[in-house]
Amino acid sequence: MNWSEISIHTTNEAIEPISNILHEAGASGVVIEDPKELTKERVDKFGEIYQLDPDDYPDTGVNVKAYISVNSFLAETVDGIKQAITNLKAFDIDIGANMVEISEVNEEDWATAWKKYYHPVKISSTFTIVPTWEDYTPVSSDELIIELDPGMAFGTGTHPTTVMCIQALERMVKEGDRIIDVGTGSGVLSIASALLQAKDIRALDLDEVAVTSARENIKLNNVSHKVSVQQGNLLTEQTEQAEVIVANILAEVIMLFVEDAYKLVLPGGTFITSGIIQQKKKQVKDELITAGFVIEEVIAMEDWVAIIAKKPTDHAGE
Ligand SMILES: C[S@@+](CC[C@H](N)C(=O)[O-])C[C@H]1O[C@@H](n2cnc3c(N)ncnc32)[C@H](O)[C@@H]1O
Repeated sequence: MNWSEISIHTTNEAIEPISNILHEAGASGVVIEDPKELTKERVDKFGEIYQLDPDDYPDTGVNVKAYISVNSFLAETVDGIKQAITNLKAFDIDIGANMVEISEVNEEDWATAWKKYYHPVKISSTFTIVPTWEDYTPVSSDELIIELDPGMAFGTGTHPTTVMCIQALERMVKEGDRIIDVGTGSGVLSIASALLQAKDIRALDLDEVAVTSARENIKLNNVSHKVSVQQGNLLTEQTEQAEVIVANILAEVIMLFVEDAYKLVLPGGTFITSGIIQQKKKQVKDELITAGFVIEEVIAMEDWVAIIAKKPTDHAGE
């Protein structure tokens, strides 16, 4: 996975609300660079005094930094963050210079740095996502754990669109269901389906890197016997129907295969879509309805929506 660093130069007062905005936008960790830190004496855990580099700190104000995975949603995510920070002014929060800088994080630097910011996250009443290098003890006996090494593919599992898809799967998947996961990325939605007792899961992605990452994560979670990973474009090579199709891809891409999804969902089955920015909600809903789906529910998280659509059981003429 490639990462972008987003750095916001702001005031002390705005640290907390901005950190919340960044967390809600999917950042797994936030770093505060406050020049006050430079004057504190520091001792590391081996007793050595270490010094911070003043060049890393602003002269005034603070930098709030977060790391966000570079994926097809990056532009929308950054726009959403900027807008949410500007909106803080309406609450009389001084956001200072509010200078926002985006930079790519060199992959080698990231290989050692990013693991600090990625920790177990409880993303629903049932599921906790646990990075492979963390020890985690389940809090309750019915908690389901997804172990993930996102590697280079999309999905630390904590993006709002992924979280909404998992929550929708929790509600819609029944034991023994067949599932098609379009745009599987790290394989997270297929793993969640397998843990929810679905039995025959097809994880599809166009990107070879995602296919490799999904295979590794599926093996890691001991669900290879239930999930097959295939490289391919949307649903073009699929012929077998399924009770549930889930797709977390941009709205523009979803709209390309709504009709194929309708053919492949069994009557009474469900099509879960996300990756839909609020502004595109109506367009996607209209496409789903035109194809024959009935909208069961629209879930929203920050700027994103997920739509749960049902294929009616009584569709005369088919
Ligand atoms: C936003 S990620 C979602 C990953 C994962 N399902 C999740 O929810 O975290 C979208 C994925 O769709 C894949 N994708 C994009 N266009 C596709 C296409 N035409 N056919 C199949 N997969 C595609 C991308 O490679 C990417 O892995």
